[in-house]
Amino acid sequence: MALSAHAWRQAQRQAGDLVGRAWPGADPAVRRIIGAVVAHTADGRRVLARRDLARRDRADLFLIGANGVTAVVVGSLDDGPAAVRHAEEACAGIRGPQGQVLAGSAIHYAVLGGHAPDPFRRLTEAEVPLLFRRDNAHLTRAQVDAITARLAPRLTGYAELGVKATASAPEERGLLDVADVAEDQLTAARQRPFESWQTFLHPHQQALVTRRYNGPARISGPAGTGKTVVALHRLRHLARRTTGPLLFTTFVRTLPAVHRATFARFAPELADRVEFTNLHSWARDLLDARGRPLPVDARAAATQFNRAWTVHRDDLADLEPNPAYWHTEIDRVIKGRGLSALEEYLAVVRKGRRVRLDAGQKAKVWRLYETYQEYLRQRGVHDHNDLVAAALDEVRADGPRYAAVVVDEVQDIPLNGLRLLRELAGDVPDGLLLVGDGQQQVYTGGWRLSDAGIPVQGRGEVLRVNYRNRERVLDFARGFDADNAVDDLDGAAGVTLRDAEVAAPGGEAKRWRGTWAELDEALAKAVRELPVPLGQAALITFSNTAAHRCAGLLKAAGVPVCALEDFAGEPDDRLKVGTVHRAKGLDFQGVLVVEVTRAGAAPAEQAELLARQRLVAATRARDHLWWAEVAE
Ligand SMILES: Nc1ncnc2c1ncn2[C@@H]1O[C@H](COP(=O)(O)OP(=O)(O)OP(=O)(O)O)[C@@H](O)[C@H]1O
Repeated sequence: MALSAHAWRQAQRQAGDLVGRAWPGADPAVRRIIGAVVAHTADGRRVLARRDLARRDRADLFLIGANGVTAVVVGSLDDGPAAVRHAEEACAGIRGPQGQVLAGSAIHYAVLGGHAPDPFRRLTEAEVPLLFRRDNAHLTRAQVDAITARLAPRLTGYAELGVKATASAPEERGLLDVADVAEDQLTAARQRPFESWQTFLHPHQQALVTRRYNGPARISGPAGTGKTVVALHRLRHLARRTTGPLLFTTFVRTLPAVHRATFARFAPELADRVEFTNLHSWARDLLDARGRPLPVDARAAATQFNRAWTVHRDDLADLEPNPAYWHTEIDRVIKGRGLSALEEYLAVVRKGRRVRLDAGQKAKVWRLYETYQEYLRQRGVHDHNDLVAAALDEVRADGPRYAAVVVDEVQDIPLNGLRLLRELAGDVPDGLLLVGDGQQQVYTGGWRLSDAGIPVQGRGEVLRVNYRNRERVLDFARGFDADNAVDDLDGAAGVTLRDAEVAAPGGEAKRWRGTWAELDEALAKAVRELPVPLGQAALITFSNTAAHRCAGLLKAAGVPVCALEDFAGEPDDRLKVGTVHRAKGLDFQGVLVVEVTRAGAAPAEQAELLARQRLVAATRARDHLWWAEVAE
């Protein structure tokens, strides 16, 4: 309900009177702050307030609104952990939609106009409106009421304080921003029910958030099962119980910025405790900070590889004529695994690599690698693996430590990168969490966690309920679920998308086939007919060339686009465009996929990789998927 300026002033007056009557002897500043919070009950929020404000060991107010549940202390707090325990116990077991539960890690904590230890977010009186920001609205009015109904009887010594909005004077309707803000919050919550993960988790997800692990742990499971959601909740949970920085990292360059933005909305009080960065940026920053910068020039490195290939082509072209295959062999198998001698290479099981190599052939590949290294050295050029290796040396000698490290999309991290991240976490309980899905690997050259010396036996968890993709989208994506067995990143059988349970019915998946010449019109039509806002949609391709070409078509048709490369999670109204490599880990209400098909069958390894990339692309769509196959 939108409040008029008049109704809003009345709500503030009523709240002031109510608070004055409830705590006649209280400090006027305290009463003013509580009054400011209580006034917001006029537009649907609920407030449960403590009768005895003297005790300094628990929240004075529980605020329940579209942003979730906030335990609020007014003035100062002596015993933070006791207040957190009290709030978590009060909320434990509160039921949400579809068998979900209110997660303890979802509760916000704030101190208004006073001091408090972490995890309380300190806000001045003037900053009270930050509690009511609209960009995080994710609960409906009915959900707010249901939570309040269950929480109230559990909070002994608290009573509900609320004011009613009076009818607006007609001439004042819509005058004040606050009215629109309130309305926007509700609209946002209705439009973004999928954001309810911020407050409600499946009991299995919730268990993984709080479970104690006395060593590295792993969460796997098919696309859309909430692995990242659990990781973010767990970071929040761990941050509240530790001191020192925490790290969330992944291989994809653009993903950490998106998760940073999500986390800042979800857990603003901890935003500066958790670092969000990709593996290579982290390594580069460390070396820069230590005065040993190692600039990477991937293009110059590729040139050196090509030179080396011309020297060794005759040795290897019979086995596989495409130099890209051997480049990947060096990138992912030899350097990615940090191999430093031929003997080590001879011993390696090259998981997922199509061309089988005997010892003599491996020796030839090794010579190609050595020539490549020599050329890099001569030119002073470094590739990404060199950066990781240098950072690993640095960290082994004397590295920073994190209270906890979470690695998302772990299936694509090179093995040496994993070793680096393991060093950062150390061997402390709850130190390292690896989150991923072997079925979504979009780069070749697999490993097992045990190859990195990371033992997760007994600490491997699997999520199975897909919350992201509506049924028809999921059915479509399952078409790419190859028969190949998927591994759980540690050698055992993993759960595939086919085994995932569907949480949301409905949805829509359409297929289109044609030529580039026909795509122009078909794409414009598909965009026009998108049943979701443009800003909530993405166009995904499988190569940069196709992405550029599609972006060109869209621009010519007057569609505002934003490269996925530049997307940092801030909402806007442009269609996101990019390759599947940039889209992984993200989701959108609507997704358009443009796949360029060529006549003839791809080699098995490539076909398998492509099937996984298709599966990743299709599972980015929540509600609506349009899949174009363009014959080249
Ligand atoms: N408990 C939940 N309640 C409501 N929605 C949820 C819940 N958990 C996850 N979701 C929804 O599912 C989507 C996918 O979650 P998330 O990105 O964590 O999955 P994932 O397993 O990491 O996926 P992927 O491996 O495909 O990247 C989220 O954006 C969210 O909308």
